[in-house]
Amino acid sequence: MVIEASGLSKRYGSTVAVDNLTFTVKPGIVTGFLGPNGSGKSTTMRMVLGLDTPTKGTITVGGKDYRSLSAPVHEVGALLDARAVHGGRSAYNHLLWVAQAAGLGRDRVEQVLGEVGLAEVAGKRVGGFSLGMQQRLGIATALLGDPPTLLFDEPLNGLDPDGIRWVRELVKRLAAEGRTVFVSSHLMNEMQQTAEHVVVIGRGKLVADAPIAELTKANARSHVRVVTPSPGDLARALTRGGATVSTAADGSLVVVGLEAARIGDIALEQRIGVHELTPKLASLEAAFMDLTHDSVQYRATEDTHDRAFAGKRSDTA
Ligand SMILES: Nc1ncnc2c1ncn2[C@@H]1O[C@H](COP(=O)(O)OP(=O)(O)OP(=O)(O)O)[C@@H](O)[C@H]1O
Repeated sequence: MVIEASGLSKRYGSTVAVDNLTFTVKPGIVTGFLGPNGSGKSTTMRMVLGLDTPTKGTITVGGKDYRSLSAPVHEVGALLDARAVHGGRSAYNHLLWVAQAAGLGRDRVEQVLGEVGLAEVAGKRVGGFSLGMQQRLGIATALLGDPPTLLFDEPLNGLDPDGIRWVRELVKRLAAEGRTVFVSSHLMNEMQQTAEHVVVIGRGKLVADAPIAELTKANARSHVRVVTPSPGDLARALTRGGATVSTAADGSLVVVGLEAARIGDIALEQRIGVHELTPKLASLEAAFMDLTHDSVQYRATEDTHDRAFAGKRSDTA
């Protein structure tokens, strides 16, 4: 089922949380929903589920308003806030409670517990769960009704690297099964490995709606890192060859506009030694930084800026 937002807006008093969003989320691929903290991702997801009412515009699932779906648990599954579960209940009882309300039995509860790797702790109180385990339980709840449409709001929060890998594989598998999978995150590099398509927002406004590959190509330039004992000579030769060359802090050359193979050929023609020749791909994080540069809410200091992006720029190069 397709999720379709059209002129979607939400205002809380004087805050415009979502501002005239129009986009479509298609089945069969993972669509990432990216934006800095406070950009309106959760508000948009809540509106998909009818938990918030748009001030203007519409957001529908399979052409219908969520509230008019006859069997919502079987149509749309969602993980919104993993900590919202009653802490005194066991994982099993929480799932059973949701399952029974939806006309599902114990066998389905056991199936999803196995699927998310919580079978062994199913009898334990949710209050004692780590955030990562709570995320798994939230995902199990979303999967209960075997819905063709799934929304995951920041499913990677609180997960260790194994957990992150697990969620990544899971959402890819769900999409490969033909489902519509919409995953929000502010972790750009993780999204690059997970989503095929991304919808990017900043301050509630649509900033980009494109395949990831297109976005990184258009908004962040790839370059080649070159280490050579004759940087001046090689830089001049590469510039003549059409490249733009700059020098990095460690003395290596940063070459934009020529492929690594061509750079190697030019160095050979000039009889210049090359000790390293490394193509660096543009990352989604770099593209995202470029795109949302003007729309980041918390840019007062470097510190809050880093927090807003959970920013790790070392691998953006
Ligand atoms: N119930 C509410 N009442 C008032 N303002 C709200 C409410 N919910 C969200 N907002 C505001 O709307 C804006 C968007 O918030 P939202 O939670 O949707 O962003 P987000 O992209 O999901 O961010 P985060 O990743 O931090 O959750 C923020 O400025 C937020 O303070």
